[in-house]
Amino acid sequence: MTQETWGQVREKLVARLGRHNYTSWIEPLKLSTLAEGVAQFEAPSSFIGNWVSRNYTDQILNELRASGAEVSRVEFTVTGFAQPEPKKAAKPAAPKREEALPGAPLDSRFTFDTFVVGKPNELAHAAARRVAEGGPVTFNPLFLYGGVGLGKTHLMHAIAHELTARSPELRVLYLSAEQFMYRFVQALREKQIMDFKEIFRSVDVLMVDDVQFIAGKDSTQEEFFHTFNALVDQNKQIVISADRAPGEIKDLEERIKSRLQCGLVVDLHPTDYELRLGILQTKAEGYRSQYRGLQIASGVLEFLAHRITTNVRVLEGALTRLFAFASLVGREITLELAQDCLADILRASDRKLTVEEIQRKVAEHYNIRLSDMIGPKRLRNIARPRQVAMYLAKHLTSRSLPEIGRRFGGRDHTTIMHGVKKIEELIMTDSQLNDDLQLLKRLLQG
Ligand SMILES: Nc1ncnc2c1ncn2[C@@H]1O[C@H](COP(=O)(O)OP(=O)(O)OP(=O)(O)O)[C@@H](O)[C@H]1O
Repeated sequence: MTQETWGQVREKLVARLGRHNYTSWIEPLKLSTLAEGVAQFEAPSSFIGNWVSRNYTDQILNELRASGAEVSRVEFTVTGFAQPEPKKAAKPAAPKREEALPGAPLDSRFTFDTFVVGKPNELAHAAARRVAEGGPVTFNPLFLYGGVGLGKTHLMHAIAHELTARSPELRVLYLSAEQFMYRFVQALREKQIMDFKEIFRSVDVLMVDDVQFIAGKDSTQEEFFHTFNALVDQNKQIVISADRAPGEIKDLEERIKSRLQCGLVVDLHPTDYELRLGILQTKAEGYRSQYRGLQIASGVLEFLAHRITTNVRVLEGALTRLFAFASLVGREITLELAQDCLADILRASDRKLTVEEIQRKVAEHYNIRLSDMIGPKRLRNIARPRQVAMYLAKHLTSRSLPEIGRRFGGRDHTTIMHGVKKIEELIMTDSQLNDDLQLLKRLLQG
């Protein structure tokens, strides 16, 4: 294998792992030899070598083989080639107060003024406001969680804006958990771990977005835990966000979970119709002044709020596209134009069927109680409808067998598989069952 082929393999790995992972982990590697089925890499630190070996061995092997190399193993040796010259002059012991913090930039649009409050997010908003007022720390950390695109980052940026507007001298550090890890690895690589610790422990407010990212990343979790404790001990405010509650983050150390649960844990619920409409009205207001003269027919925003239920980001994207398109063709935004221009988004946002809805409809159809659907009874007049519901859940939703099993009173995935198979067999011979299934599918899919 030549360095040129390794170059091509690297390009494939960019596509496979994403630019960020690639830059953090693969780019620093050098292929030194490939002989007797072993690809030998030089890694700048044992941390990177171990990491890649633990997380990316399969991908590297697959891509090497795809490019024609005969390889069965990858190995890493540590050379430290990417490390900078050792520092001669002693570094200042503590970071200077005016030194720039290694945070992520804040989006100037994400303020409390532009955040629309509704029932699903009022608690999170109130808690964020409370933290943004500054003053004595009342709950530590503030832990915000919720699904994709529901405003976690927006609220965190709003807190940071407000705090620095009120007290410009405050050292507020906002960054994503991924950036935290990246800075940590960089500090390890450059042998500046003491500086890293000092900087992170010298802030007044630390905000870490998407903390679920550090789950399963042992050294980063360890460092995060110590940073967290040091700041709490000094009574400094910490704000964390994640896509789920602390207890539900898999592969996060127990001691971190319990730390995260110590303060105030609030969730951003999925949006409801009123909140979506409120957000659309606010954004449309902004666009109207930007695209002067552009008219929007009544009922269009209501239609979008009703149909696009996924998340706020998608909602915003739809409105942006709609205004841009209408201004391009110089037409009023009508319902028709919206349906045309947003056909793909509308299709993708079509309501997703849940296992619970299937269970309810099937129970109604066979006139049994919903609780029996989930319960342990094995009588045939209950077991059969239950299997029908399992079959429909498998075929009409994207849930896995274990997930379906959990929704059927914690049954094992093999039980679900058995139920699905049973119905698949019966369909061949039982025309009544066939009719039932057709009817139920029509009812469920609208
Ligand atoms: N209540 C709201 N009012 C106004 N804009 C909102 C609201 N909620 C979300 N948004 C907007 O929706 C977009 C997505 O929000 P944000 O990036 O904060 O989501 P998130 O919860 O952090 O998502 P992710 O988990 O993907 O990081 C942003 O442009 C944000 O301004």
